[in-house]
Order: sequence, then C-alpha cells, then structure tokens
Amino acid sequence: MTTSVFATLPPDWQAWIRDNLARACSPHDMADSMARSGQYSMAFARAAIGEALGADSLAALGQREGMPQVDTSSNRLAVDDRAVDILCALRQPRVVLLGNVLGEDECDAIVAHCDGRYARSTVTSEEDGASTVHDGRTSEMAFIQRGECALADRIEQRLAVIAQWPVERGEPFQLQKYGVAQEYRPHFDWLNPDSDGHRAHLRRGGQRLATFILYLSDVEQGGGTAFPNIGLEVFPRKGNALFFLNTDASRRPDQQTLHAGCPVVCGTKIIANKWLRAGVY
Ligand SMILES: O=C(O)CCC(=O)C(=O)O
Ligand SMILES: [Fe+2]
Repeated sequence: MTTSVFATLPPDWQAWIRDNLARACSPHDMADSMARSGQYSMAFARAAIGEALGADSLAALGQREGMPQVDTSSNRLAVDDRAVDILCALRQPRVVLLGNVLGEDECDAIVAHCDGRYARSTVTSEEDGASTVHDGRTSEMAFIQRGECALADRIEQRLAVIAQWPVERGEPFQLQKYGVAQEYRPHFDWLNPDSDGHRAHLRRGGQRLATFILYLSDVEQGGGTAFPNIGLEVFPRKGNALFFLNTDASRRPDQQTLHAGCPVVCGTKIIANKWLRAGVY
C-alpha cells in the first residue's frame, strides 16, 4: 500500500478502517462515520479509506463502490477481437454463462502450461486461514501467477473487459482438475467476515465479489457446476465461462450463491477459477 493520509491516522483509527473493510462494510458509510466523529473532514476520511482499499484517489474509491458486471443488453460482446456469446443470464443472484470466451487452442495451451504442476486441492480454513486439504474438495489444483504466461495475462485482460473490473483486483488463475468421481461439494466462494481465518484473507484485497469459472475441457458425463439453492446446473463446455456474483450490491455475502463442482462420471474436467476482489489484490 502506498500510504500518505492513512499512515497519519492514529493506530485505533487504522484498525477501525481495516476491520470494517474486512467485514465488507461500505467505504462510503465508513467515510460518513469518520466525518460525523468531527475529527476528520469527509475528503480526508475518503482518502484514508481509499488508501486502505489499495486506491490512491477519491475517484478510485468511488469506482470501488460498484460491482463487477457483465453487460447482457446484447447477445454478443466484442472483446479482444473475438465475439463472446451471452448464452444464459440470471438476474438474482447474478449468473451469466458466456460462450467463446476462450478458443480451443487457448484452452489447450493453458492446460499444457500447468501440466505437471498439480497438487491436491485445498480450502481456506475458517479457523486459522491456512490452506487445508478437505474431504469436500477432492480435485487437484495449480496456479498461474500474473506475469508468468503471456496468454494467461491476455485472458485476464479479456475477463477484465467482460466483467468491467480491473485486472489488479483479481486473484491469480487457479486451475482445478477433476478425474472420475472427484468433486467440490457445495460451498461459497465469498470469504466469511465472521470467521477469524477468513478475516485475515479479507485484509488483502477485500471480499471476493465475483467468480469466473473458465471451462478448459469438455467432459463426457457429470462435472456440472450446480447451484442447489436456485436449482441451476451449468454443464462444462470447453471455451465457455461462467460468471457469478458472490455478494449482493452492498457486498454482503449471498447465501443463494452456494455452488458445487459435481462429481465427474466420465472424462476429465479442467477449469480455471478467477476471483474478483473488492480491492487491489
Ligand atoms: O468445479 C466447478 O464447477 C466449481 C469449482 C468451484 O466452485 C471452486 O473451485 O470454487
Ligand atoms: Fe466455488
């Protein structure tokens, strides 16, 4: 964080800002509270909170009040000299299925890039925030760091345009590979502000506002992404991408977003996850 205003605050105000951001409070409400305390002007409060979010200007803070969003007013989006198809959209919770986000060759290249890198998947422990092997997630995973693969960087840019959300506020790609019978049982992607383990992760980049799942392989049978609370199942298709919001517009965790990677029955499922954070990650 490049601090100037934030660093001049006394430690108790710094802690107050960090804790409230970790609980996904609205930065504008926080700035109101700081200004109402009579100790700081609104401009000072906003600048300090903006810095804590990773922003360095009031304009950036204003932008952070928004949410990632996919424009479904046309049936196609022109992105990065390709035509991305809007295949299906749900308003509440917001879920959009997109076609032709990646070409077959791009899927194959990303999969080849991660060959030999996989390790048993983990989840983030609610108790202590550690990456922990869990019975409910039996797949294998691999990561692509930003800057290590030109193609992955181009795809990140493409997703940033589709979701209208800057690359800097995204986690690195996380690939998941599922063989037969492997799955990820129902879970949420949002970080739980009420759990000690997740609060530590919220301090870096804030809430996971949205998820992209890029389907990098076709799967003969099984392996859908299911949302049990809303009765929706999306089937993997190479080159498609699923976008969904994990929170409501106030950035509060949305219980309707419970979802699962269903067991693969036949074939191999490979996806790339990209989580979009509230702030710079
Ligand atoms: O495998 C899927 O379809 C879902 C994966 C998922 O939800 C996750 O990795 O968080
Ligand atoms: Fe998930």
